[in-house]
Amino acid sequence: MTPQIDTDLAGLQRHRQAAIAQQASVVAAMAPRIVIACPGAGKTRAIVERHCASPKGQPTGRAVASFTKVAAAEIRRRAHQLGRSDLLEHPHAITTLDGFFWRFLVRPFLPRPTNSNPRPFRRLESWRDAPRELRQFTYLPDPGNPKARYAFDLAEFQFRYVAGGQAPVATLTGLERVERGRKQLTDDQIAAVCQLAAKRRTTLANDEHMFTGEETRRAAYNFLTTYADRLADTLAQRFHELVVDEAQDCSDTDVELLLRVSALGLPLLVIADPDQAIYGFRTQGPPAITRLLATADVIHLRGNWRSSSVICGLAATMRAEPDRRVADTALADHHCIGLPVHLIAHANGAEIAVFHALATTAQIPPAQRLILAHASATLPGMRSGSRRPPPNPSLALVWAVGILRQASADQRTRVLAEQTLQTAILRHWLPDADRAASVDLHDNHGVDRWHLRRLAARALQELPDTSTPMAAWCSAAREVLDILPPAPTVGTPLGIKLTTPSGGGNRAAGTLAGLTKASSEGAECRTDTVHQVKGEEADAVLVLLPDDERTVRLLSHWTASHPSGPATPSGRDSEDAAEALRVLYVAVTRAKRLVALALPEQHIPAVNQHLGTFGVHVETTKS
Ligand SMILES: Nc1ncnc2c1ncn2[C@@H]1O[C@H](COP(=O)(O)OP(=O)(O)OP(=O)(O)O)[C@@H](O)[C@H]1O
Repeated sequence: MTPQIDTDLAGLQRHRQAAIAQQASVVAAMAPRIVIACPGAGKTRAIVERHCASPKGQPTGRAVASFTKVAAAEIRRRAHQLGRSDLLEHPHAITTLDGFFWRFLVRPFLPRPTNSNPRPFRRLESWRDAPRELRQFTYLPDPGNPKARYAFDLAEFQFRYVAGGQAPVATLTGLERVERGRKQLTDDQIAAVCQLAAKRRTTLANDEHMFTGEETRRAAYNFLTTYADRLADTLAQRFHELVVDEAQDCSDTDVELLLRVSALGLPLLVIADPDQAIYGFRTQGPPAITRLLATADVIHLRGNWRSSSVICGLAATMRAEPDRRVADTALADHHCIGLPVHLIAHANGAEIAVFHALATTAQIPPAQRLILAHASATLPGMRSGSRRPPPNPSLALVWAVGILRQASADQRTRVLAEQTLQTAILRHWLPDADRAASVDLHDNHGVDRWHLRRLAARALQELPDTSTPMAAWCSAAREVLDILPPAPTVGTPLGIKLTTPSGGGNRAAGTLAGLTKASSEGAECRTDTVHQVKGEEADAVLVLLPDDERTVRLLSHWTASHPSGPATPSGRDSEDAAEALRVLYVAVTRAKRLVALALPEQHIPAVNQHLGTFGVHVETTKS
């Protein structure tokens, strides 16, 4: 089918001017205001412009809270360009929503350390930031058989507080439920493990004073009631508005907190694309954002500055509301590029080579390609568990170096690798590194986290190639670590030295650490989960849909809709499928020019026909 291409230049100019005028109204509007936008409409750009238009020397600042780092990074870049570093400093605050709740609603009201509990309160991004010995625990299913031991980490569980409950409920699903021999554990045993995890978490919050997002929100909720008058004063003295970006991902609790903040007199500018809500599993029932949308006048941002007309057409087929299943107007210079949507049948990984070939033909370099999946287990080269460091500390360091030297490693794995590298430096120098949290390392040894990051970057440059035999690798690594003291006060390395795992001295370090070799194109092209690339963009995107039940449900949910048909049905299964479809929507809307879907061959005819019904230019490409 011929692609629908807007070749009318005058029409394009009109659309662009209208879209620019809409963006200008977002920049200038007085809060409270709601902004609803389609993908690529320039939400991030409008937030950055609004902030950068702030006059200098104002007594109050703006808080910008987002779920992604993209807006914050853009504001930093623009402020730097404009010579306006003041836009990043007090009284402004550019942070995550969690960070905003913690800094302004929770931390000021937490009790001071006492003699009986001198630990300061701290917020953790994830349980991985807690000391290893606190977050890890062992489950012995049979007390008479101490050899049957299973190690767990709080970071592997999902937690939620149920209404009225004081303690969180833990669940263990996905790979974490079955890997490392856990498949043998019965559901009752896993339930017992989950109870242990919930108990451990409560202890960490109550006794160790460690808060993650849930504890932060619960405390914020209480303090907003108890200290409402004080908060009304302090927030008004500091800020004239709070911008909430990516608000479609607010949970019920987030919305409740924001409504309370707004009721205290801080005006909100809420920016959302309801079709991009991909954290629905945090909230059951209708999207939480619906309650916020009714609180102020709405500005719509229409027109997509990122994607081609074909990609806009593809995205429209995935929207839940029938009246929104109309393609957004493509406004980019490449709006009329004639590249179809490619459907590629799974073929033992050959589909990835096909994608690279298509991108090469379209003159899109590997660095501008993105390979995405809903779950990390679907990503190439990652099924073997190479996303986690091996338990042996020497191999963990080799793993971290290998991951950080691959451009293709996904964001979450890179963060873990960076932490692993920093931990290796600390373990080498400090006797108590495994038992202390990063805050304590600062208090007890003067370890500065920025300095530690710089050391890790230096170590990454100087540590040997991972193809080196393990024994030689370890001895060279010890020499590198020896010259990287993590604080001025520590002059001698007193920690645990790296040792060669027994029997592995002559084998390549990378092989022992479970690193897989990527092809040269694969090494330069980023692979990631969709949740990690929100707000980002790339010229070419390949989305991998695995051969599983979730894909079956997702595809039948998607292909059940018609251009003017009814909204797709509700119910728990349909909600899961609808969320999976929104994840797919976010994935394809990252693309500027080329989109390919790799899926099991048997589903291709239905998807092909479905896209044809909507008039989307589609091609089936053989692997
Ligand atoms: N007025 C404009 N003129 C030219 N390019 C623009 C304009 N507005 C946005 N863009 C470009 O369009 C792309 C998408 O913009 P942006 O990332 O701000 O959109 P978004 O609404 O935040 O997208 P999403 O929600 O899908 O992540 C970017 O490359 C941006 O530079």
